[in-house]
Amino acid sequence: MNQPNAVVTFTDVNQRFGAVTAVEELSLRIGQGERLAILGRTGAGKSTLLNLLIGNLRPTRGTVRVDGLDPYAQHAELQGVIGMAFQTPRLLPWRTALDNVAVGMEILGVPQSERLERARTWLGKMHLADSAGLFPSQLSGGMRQRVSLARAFSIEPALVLLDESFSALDEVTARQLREEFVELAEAERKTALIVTHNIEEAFAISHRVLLLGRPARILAEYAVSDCPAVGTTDFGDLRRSIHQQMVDATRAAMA
Ligand SMILES: Nc1ncnc2c1ncn2[C@@H]1O[C@H](COP(=O)(O)OP(=O)(O)OP(=O)(O)O)[C@@H](O)[C@H]1O
Repeated sequence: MNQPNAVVTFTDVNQRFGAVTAVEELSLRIGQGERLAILGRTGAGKSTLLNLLIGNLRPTRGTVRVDGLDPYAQHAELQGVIGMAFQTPRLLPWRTALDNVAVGMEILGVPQSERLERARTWLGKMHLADSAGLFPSQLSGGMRQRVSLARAFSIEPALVLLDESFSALDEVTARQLREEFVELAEAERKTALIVTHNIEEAFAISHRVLLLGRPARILAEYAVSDCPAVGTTDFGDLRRSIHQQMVDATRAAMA
């Protein structure tokens, strides 16, 4: 079941927390260069899936692999394999934008001159070349999130994870950052997993969308080519149908 070109595989994964089943019989794979969005309402188990991927949790049953490695048992080998950007940018306030980008490479032991050069390159790609010397408090929310994305990409990871990375931004900024993310991901042929509760976002930045029920199991899967109006804010019937499935799954889980 571990296909050779898959960067991520979940095979029959169950995750229980005491009496709570957070993930139920979940199998998925993300191929090299693919961007997969996981869409689900609150409590659907999205964070649990991320925690399984980064090795914070060992699955109760089943297997998780990232680049062929077990993230729980081989945590150290996976350092540098995953780049992550969160809902809040998590920047160090006492470091400049440049040094905040460099911090990921610093942890991985990249020599100083190389990491500063790479940090500059990535800030440039995120249109922040002129802001390299500014501190987080001097940056807008969108700029901070750009620094966070530059940090995630600069370690040259095999897999980029976005966890609600654009949901704290105003819609105009969020849309711009989504476009920039897609451009970078395409240019680098990056494999990515995008966790979001935003239907438009899921379709705008991925190749494939998995709709999660509660507990996390796949309710539906969409190729983005199924979506008739990617890039607009209204997909009409498809959007309504996905929304209804999310509502029904949440109600069923709470019943
Ligand atoms: N460490 C834990 N201990 C006990 N229960 C947990 C733990 N982590 C998650 N859960 C439960 O597992 C289920 C899934 O939670 P999870 O946080 O993964 O959902 P989510 O989709 O990320 O939600 P949100 O969008 O609100 O962040 C919930 O019922 C939650 O209460």
